[in-house]
Amino acid sequence: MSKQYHNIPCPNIEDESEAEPFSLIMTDKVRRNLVFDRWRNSIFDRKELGPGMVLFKNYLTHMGQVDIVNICQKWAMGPGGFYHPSNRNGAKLRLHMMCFGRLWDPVTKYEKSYRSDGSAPPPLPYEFISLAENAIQDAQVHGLPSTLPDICVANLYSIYDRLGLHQDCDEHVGGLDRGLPVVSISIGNSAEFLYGHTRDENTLEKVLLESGDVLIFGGKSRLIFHGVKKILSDSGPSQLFQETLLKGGRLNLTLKHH
Ligand SMILES: O=C(O)CCC(=O)C(=O)O
Ligand SMILES: [Fe+2]
Repeated sequence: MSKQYHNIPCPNIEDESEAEPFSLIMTDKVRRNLVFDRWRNSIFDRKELGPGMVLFKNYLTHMGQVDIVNICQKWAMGPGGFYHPSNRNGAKLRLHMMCFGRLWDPVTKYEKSYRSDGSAPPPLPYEFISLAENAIQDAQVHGLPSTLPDICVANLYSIYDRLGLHQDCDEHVGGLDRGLPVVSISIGNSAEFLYGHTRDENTLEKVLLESGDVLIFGGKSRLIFHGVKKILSDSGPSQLFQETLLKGGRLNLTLKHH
């Protein structure tokens, strides 16, 4: 029996490949990688901070950083946008926050799909997924599993803000046990970032996270204690602030699989 295309019988097909469906536009994967080429610097430094913990210095291009600020700004003021979260005791955190992909909040954790005002988080931009996927691949740490994030928590810090020492431990136990990595992106002013395997102040290490840096912590460091001690004023790239009009602080994206 002859084949049919668009319900029109096509007798005598000589070359099967000519009849294969062919898309006019790029596949999702190619599209993701294309965006990523625009976002990743061809040269960046790598610092091993611990087992499963890698810091890429100057990983993101200027264009990538501008794109990220603009993507966040697109959703910032709408439903599900930035708000001023509280902790369990009712005290306000010293930062503003919003989520992409799914909801996480310091009090309700992952329990709710909607915020108290009824809003849901905007979708996780595919560029963010691509960034996390590629950064984990670049880390090439032995035994660090690859993962596709389904949540991004965006924090906006003024120069007076900070974040106390904590663990990112609300995700599924299975993923935590496997050490599925967290990818953390820094944009704007620099942050003094503290981290350590215990809460003990004396054992904490300090590292500067600058605009364009990407920090990965997974594997044995997945449950590392960490926090932001200080934002350094006027320490970010002036061109970024001029182009994006980002309000003087620091933007951090934390991507992970819930
Ligand atoms: O801003 C940062 O560098 C860290 C953010 C963080 O640890 C978090 O949101 O859980
Ligand atoms: Fe964290």
